[in-house]
Amino acid sequence: MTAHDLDTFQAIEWTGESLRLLDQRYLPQKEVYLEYTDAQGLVDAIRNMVVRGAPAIGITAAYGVVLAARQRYAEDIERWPLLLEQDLQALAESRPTAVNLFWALDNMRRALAQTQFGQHPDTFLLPEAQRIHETDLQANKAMGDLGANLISKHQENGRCVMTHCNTGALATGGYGTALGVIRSAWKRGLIDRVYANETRPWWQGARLTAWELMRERIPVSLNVDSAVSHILKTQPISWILVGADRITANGDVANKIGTYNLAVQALHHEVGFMVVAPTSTIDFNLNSGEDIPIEERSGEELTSVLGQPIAPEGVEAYNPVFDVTPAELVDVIVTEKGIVRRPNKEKMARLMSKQGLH
Ligand SMILES: CSC[C@H]1O[C@H](OP(=O)(O)O)[C@H](O)[C@@H]1O
Repeated sequence: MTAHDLDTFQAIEWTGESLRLLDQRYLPQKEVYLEYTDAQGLVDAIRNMVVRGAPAIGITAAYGVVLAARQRYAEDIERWPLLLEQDLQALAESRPTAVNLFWALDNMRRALAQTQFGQHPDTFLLPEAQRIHETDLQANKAMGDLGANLISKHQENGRCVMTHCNTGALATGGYGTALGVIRSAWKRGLIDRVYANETRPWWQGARLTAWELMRERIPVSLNVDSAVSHILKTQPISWILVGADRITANGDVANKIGTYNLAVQALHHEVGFMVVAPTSTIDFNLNSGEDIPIEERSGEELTSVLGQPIAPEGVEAYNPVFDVTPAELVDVIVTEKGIVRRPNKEKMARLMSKQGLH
């Protein structure tokens, strides 16, 4: 892969027999690909963050259903749809916050319902998984254009942007959500530099976003999460761009821990706050962010770094890995169906009623 191939680079590859995943736990030191042939392997891959990022885990789960269905079909040619239920359940329990996972599984269930008695599971399930994968890439390209349209050449505050976590090709079917907008804006000559928050405790910003941007030669400065206010005050930043794991009917946004802080800081410093996510991230079944299940991960992610303890042995650690930014702090949500400025329930409903890729 060359630096410029990252535009089309994909961390998830369907081989026909298996799903190949770039193991994100080892980046940037090592580029290791793992090959999965069963759903349980993919449940573990999602849970242990071999693959991460809301759209990427949805795509992975969809292929997981295909692999599970093939296995169940080989076990029992008649009862395989019934046996598949436990695999769908296991995939749904892999991570709780990103709704794309459940959205993808619902789509796979609908494809399953179309399958006639005696038909091979590939008939409807494989095309549906491939459609989910392909439409995510298309959605990201569309959002890249729509989001870049909001960034003008002569921004009042300056030509730099800030981002949090990793929302790039690694986190999606390719190109990226917030990082896709940054890619498109860079190509159009609208930005000079990206400030990437390191994103403790899993370091998605330091390890993954910096890696993606450097490979494309987009100027990036890595900073500690606690430097944000200082940077917004002293550097020429016009926009903070983030992704999302779940957006509720009123426009509240669950995203990587620290996003809520950023939105508050953006308001104080009069910097734009842009959320970029496909409509597969919008959960219209939930009225507000208060209803979103927030994943808590092991305290060990806080108490040690690369296997080295950095806190007193036995200290209790609290590790919620997402937070919810209230809609009123969001300047604009960019989706593949269009943008919503100052989101609220009515505007979100109008957006969802539009026809689109998903
Ligand atoms: C393109 S959405 C990426 C999304 O995923 C992140 O979470 P994680 O790394 O824990 O899967 C984060 O919230 C990002 O915004």
